[in-house]
Amino acid sequence: MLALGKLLELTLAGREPAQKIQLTVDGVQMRWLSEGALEVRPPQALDNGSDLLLSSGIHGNETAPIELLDRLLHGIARGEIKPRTRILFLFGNPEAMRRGERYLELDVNRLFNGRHEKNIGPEAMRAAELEQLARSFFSLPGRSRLHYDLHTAIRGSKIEQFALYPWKDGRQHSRHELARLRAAGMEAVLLQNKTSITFTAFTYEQLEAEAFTLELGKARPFGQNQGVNVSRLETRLKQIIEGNEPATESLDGLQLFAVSREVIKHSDGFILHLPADVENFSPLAPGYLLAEDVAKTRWVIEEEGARIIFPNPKVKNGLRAGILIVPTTDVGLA
Ligand SMILES: O=C(O)CCC(=O)N[C@@H](CCC(=O)O)C(=O)O
Ligand SMILES: [Zn+2]
Repeated sequence: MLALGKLLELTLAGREPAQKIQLTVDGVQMRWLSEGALEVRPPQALDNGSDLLLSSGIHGNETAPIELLDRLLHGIARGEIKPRTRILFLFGNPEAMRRGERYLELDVNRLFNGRHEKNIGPEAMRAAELEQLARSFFSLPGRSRLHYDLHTAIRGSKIEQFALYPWKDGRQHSRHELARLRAAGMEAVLLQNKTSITFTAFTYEQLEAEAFTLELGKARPFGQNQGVNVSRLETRLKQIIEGNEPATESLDGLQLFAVSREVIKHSDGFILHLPADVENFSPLAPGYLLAEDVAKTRWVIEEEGARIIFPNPKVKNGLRAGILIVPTTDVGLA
């Protein structure tokens, strides 16, 4: 296998490759760009005009998505997967990956769309670098642009695999992309309705990519991901990469949700009234007191059909401590 196929090993060892550019037997070019960043280019005659950004390790302890990208890269480097798309592979937070932690000082996935400029430290610098790598990758005109940012969650979930779809004023969510996600095994999609500071919000809002955060199961250390079944996603990604994806427009079995409210933690006095082991998508009944904060702020459930995802009272003040979601329909998809 080409040495550049071992991007994960290089990244975990904190090493630069001796050779920055390599060609597979089929003439696919692999180019190391910087730590945890590698571009794959098919031979020009085979290029189908699609650009695909695959990122993982934005949270360093979410290893199943890192292992999935590692397998895809090995397949390409060995000539077993034959790309017809340009691909940018990114491991988001190498130092956190090496330490097996979500982040060191700052959550990288809260530092996009300008937020890194208001912060200092290695993670702010990395977010700026990731924005630059993505901007440069998606700068070629006339090509389709797709970004999947792969994650696993802190807690268990009543719906194991789901996607979050960013929002931009004047842009409609795509039915075609949702069908593609369904075919990749996603069981639900959360349609956002405001701008955000995540990586996919950046590529969606500023780089005109179709962009999704994918949640694939519960976060576990390297080598312990037998319970995270990414086989449908892996098959679909290979098909996208090789340009032989079966056509589908079916949303059958896909549950759609909209954000009702984001619960923001304002102070150290924030209290979340949920058990520590509560699962994502747990239903909450109207009248339930969900959270309390400084100045007698109370979060009481008003919505019918409300559910909670990503509840986390330990986030820094000013950040999202959970999302209240409600079921929605496919009306409004483009
Ligand atoms: O389990 C959790 O609480 C967080 C899992 C995770 O890392 N989720 C992403 C979602 C990003 C998005 O909103 O698109 C995150 O919180 O960064
Ligand atoms: Zn994550």
